[in-house]
Amino acid sequence: MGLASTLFRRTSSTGHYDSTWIQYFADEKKNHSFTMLLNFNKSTTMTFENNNSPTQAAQHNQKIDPRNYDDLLSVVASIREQVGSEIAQADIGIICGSGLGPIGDTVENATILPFSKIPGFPATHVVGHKGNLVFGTLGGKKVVCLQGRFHPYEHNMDLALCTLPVRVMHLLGIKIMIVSNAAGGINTVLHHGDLMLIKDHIFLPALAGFSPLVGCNDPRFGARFVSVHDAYDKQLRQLSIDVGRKRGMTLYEGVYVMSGGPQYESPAEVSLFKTVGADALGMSTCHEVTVARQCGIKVLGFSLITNIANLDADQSVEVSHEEVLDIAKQAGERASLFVADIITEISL
Ligand SMILES: O=P(O)(O)O[C@H]1O[C@H](CO)[C@@H](O)[C@H]1O
Ligand code: HPA
Repeated sequence: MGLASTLFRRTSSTGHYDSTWIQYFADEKKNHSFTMLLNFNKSTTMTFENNNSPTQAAQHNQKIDPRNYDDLLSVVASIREQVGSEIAQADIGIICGSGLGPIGDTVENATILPFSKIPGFPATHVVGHKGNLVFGTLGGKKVVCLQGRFHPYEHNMDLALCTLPVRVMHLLGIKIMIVSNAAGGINTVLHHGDLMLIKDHIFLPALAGFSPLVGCNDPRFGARFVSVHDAYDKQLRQLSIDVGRKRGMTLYEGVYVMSGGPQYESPAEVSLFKTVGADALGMSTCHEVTVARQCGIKVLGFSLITNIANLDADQSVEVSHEEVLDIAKQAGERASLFVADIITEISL
């Protein structure tokens, strides 16, 4: 506890902390260097500034098969045990990509569980993805927020593993999933900082056999053959357009294409995507949406345009994750407030 006490600052006289959490932080500090800010307000919200050390080790030994329903029930049981059954339930799940990171920090009455404490959850390696499960309320609804996602390129294209959190959120009770990503704009109407409502997607890895639904299918999760004709819920899209209009926001609707990454796409590849009807591109989201639809979860998706994808090799510019994070930082807060407004308007 001595080490821990040098790691936090109590910012409110009404704040309190749980000794097991602080012990956990202290253990982490022994092995890795990371920045931490504990912010104690009246609901005892704790915020990690960076919880994604590449060397972060899981705090459990349990082997989990992400396709096995019973294994996932045990993951959910562990979450309930750690945060309490009352807290470990939600109606709306939110996946924060590099774009909507700030929304996780606005969850009220937040209870935060680091991924490293959840059996079967791998570590997040991508800067900008904190690696926490956050339970609480937003816009008067019970939400669970994934602060950080698993990209297939980080996990040897193991898409079932990368969608484990979606199945876990399903078992925690969510009926609606709001998914967000940072994306490169292909359609010329899109500019840095714009928000694109996802109308449909092109799941490129799945077309080449990398689908989370490949392999053994437990019917308790849903059908073997899933129809994704209506992946992005029409009513939720309309609601978003209405809320956007009230806020005077320009909201584009378009098609998101997921490439495998992690290299950014060449101009010829971007031209190919443009030809087949894509408006924005990234390296995530489609695998999560596919699994959500198998479970019967309604989906609303947003792309925050962080860069303009290159279409011509003679006029191309370098794309960097720093640029992506920089624009996401500038526009993410506004986008997060907008999504919170939408959640307020959703009727369950
Ligand atoms: O999709 P999110 O997680 O927002 O991240 C996007 O940003 C990263 C590239 O800069 C890629 O991981 C891409 O998918
Ligand atoms: N390509 C792929 N993924 C991305 C991009 C991009 O241009 N921008 C943000 N994520």
